[in-house]
Amino acid sequence: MAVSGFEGFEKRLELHFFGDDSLSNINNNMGLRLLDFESIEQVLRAVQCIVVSAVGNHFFDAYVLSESSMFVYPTKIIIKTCGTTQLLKSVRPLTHFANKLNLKLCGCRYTRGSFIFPKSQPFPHTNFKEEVIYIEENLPKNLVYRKASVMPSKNPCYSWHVFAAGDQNHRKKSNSDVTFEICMTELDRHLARKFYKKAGDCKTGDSAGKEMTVLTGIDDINPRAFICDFAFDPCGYSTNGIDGDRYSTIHVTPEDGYSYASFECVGSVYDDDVDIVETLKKAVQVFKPATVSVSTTSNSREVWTTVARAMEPLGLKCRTFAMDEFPAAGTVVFQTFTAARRK
Ligand SMILES: C[S@+](CC[C@H](N)C(=O)[O-])C[C@H]1O[C@@H](n2cnc3c(N)ncnc32)[C@H](O)[C@@H]1O
Repeated sequence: MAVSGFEGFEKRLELHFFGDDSLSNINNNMGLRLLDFESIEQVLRAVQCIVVSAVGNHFFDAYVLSESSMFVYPTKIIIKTCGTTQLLKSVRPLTHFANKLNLKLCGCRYTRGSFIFPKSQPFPHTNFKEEVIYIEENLPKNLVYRKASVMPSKNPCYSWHVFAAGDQNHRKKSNSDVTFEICMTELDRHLARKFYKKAGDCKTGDSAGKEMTVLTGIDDINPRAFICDFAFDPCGYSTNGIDGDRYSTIHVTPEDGYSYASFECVGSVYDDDVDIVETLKKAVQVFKPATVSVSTTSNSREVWTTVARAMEPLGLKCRTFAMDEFPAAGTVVFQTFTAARRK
């Protein structure tokens, strides 16, 4: 393992807002999507990253960032950043800009895995306790239902950190959404090489990204999705998929010694199980990692079986299973897997 390298493990923040319905109708149901680009840039400056590309459809806007991704829906924003970004510094400016649009924060969820290089993380990400103190200090008082938890794994390098907060109305997660967050390490070396630009390649980040999307089979994970991809120099890759009101996203740090890839997508507990099993399988097969962790957030306690059905045929053996309930987020299930050949 390298002494220090790029931190692939992302921090992920999801904020929910509510507004006066008559006002949001006046705003054509655009809500947070009306945030001007200058305000977005100001938020991202606090986090220490920038937008590298953006697309939108009828339902939401998807941004590829210099360090991962951001998705903006009318009343929900998801920001996922890696490296040494200071993601939690976005909470206060985002709440401020949303208030100007008459939107009030009503729910917050922060999740992350265990950093590969924890000592390189700046404040407030130096440790989970510090993160929780910081986020609590920056949340409005109406978010009274709060819970923080570290979900353990057999291997202490792979715990899952969760903080969720909600107000009285956001207390119980009553919708059918499922969020899958997959973190993969020790990628197959041959496959990881595909996320390096060719020597002397003068392609732009966009065109090199497109080439990688096809070469690696990422375009086949969800053939219905519109893809917005970007290749970094000399290596690294990020992509957002847009399929109706659903996003998916992939990020790759291919460097040997600390290789890492993540796949995240949303679904519904009413989706056909076969489809989601296929999607998860295809995403993991792009990288053939030695270790995989999967976290699902939903209102279902059964979704772990879907994950197991996807991982086990790939020769990945379940090593850890943890489940916890969060008043403002629902049920979080955390599973870790390792390639059966490695213990
Ligand atoms: C932003 S991407 C994907 C991040 C994602 N969280 C991950 O690790 O899977 C990170 C990869 O791009 C590379 N990279 C090259 N230039 C970069 C830049 N300007 N900013 C961030 N990453 C860059 C890093 O070395 C790393 O391999």
